[in-house]
Amino acid sequence: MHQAPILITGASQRIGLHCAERLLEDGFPVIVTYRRERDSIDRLRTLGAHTLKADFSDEAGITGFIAALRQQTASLRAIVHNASEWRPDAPGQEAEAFRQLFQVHMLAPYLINLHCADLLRHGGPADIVHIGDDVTRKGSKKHIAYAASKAGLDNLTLSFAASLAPAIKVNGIAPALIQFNADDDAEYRRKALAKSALGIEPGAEVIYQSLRYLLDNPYVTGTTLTVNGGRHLI
Ligand SMILES: NC(=O)C1=CN([C@@H]2O[C@H](COP(=O)(O)OP(=O)(O)OC[C@H]3O[C@@H](n4cnc5c(N)ncnc54)[C@H](OP(=O)(O)O)[C@@H]3O)[C@@H](O)[C@H]2O)C=CC1
Ligand SMILES: Nc1nc2c(c(=O)[nH]1)N=C([C@H](O)[C@@H](O)CO)CN2
Repeated sequence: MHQAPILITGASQRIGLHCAERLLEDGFPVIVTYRRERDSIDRLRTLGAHTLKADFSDEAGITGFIAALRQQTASLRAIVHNASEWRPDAPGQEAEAFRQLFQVHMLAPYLINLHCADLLRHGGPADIVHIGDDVTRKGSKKHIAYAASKAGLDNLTLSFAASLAPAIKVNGIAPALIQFNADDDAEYRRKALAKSALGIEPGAEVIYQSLRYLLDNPYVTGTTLTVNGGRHLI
């Protein structure tokens, strides 16, 4: 059994939920954040996870979470910044959308890393992992604000890796299509699958495998793992 818990933000569904369940299965204590009560959060509690309600949509929500986290635990094995909103650029809501994406993808990881890095300084292996997006490689015509905020997250990986070494490793994972959303129609799915050399919807396990590689490897920091099925080859 591992000692200090791993924090995963936004773990009530999909990739975050899968990684939380797999970490618990592999004997890691886990703390997760969520925004609203759901069966999945109850299931994680049953599996032994500690759950903290947190909305990173504004600074108060982020700083309130930091205070709650520090009440919950005196040490952490890792921090996984998974919480994310995927929203297209919407006419009339440009500035609000940009602010929301900046808050969740950049301000939350920035403030949590700054104010909780000390919880990782316990002498043992310690990691911060930012879940980004392969789209930062070339931008996005329809998700301009989203891609920009994820590109900022990529840069936080470099700065925090330099700043927190050697005690804490800081890395990123840049997925492309991992898991469709329920409302993705057949045409959207066909086009999305055609954008990668491997042409599959791999599912969340490939992100868990990438997370474990980063947690288990003592000699990787300042790196972002591309998990994109070879999109860059098309
Ligand atoms: N799925 C994919 O194919 C891809 C995913 N990624 C990245 O991988 C990660 C996981 O993806 P996926 O599982 O699809 O993510 P989701 O879109 O399912 O979102 C994950 C969680 O983020 C939480 N969240 C959203 N906004 C906020 C906020 N303002 N404050 C706190 N929590 C928030 C939500 O919590 P709640 O439900 O409790 O409201 C949600 O459960 C993300 O960072 C994503 O950008 C990158 C490329 C492809
Ligand atoms: N927070 C999220 N980010 C992203 C999602 C998602 O569902 N939630 N999905 C994608 C897509 O898979 C895209 O990569 C291709 O369709 C990107 N980011």
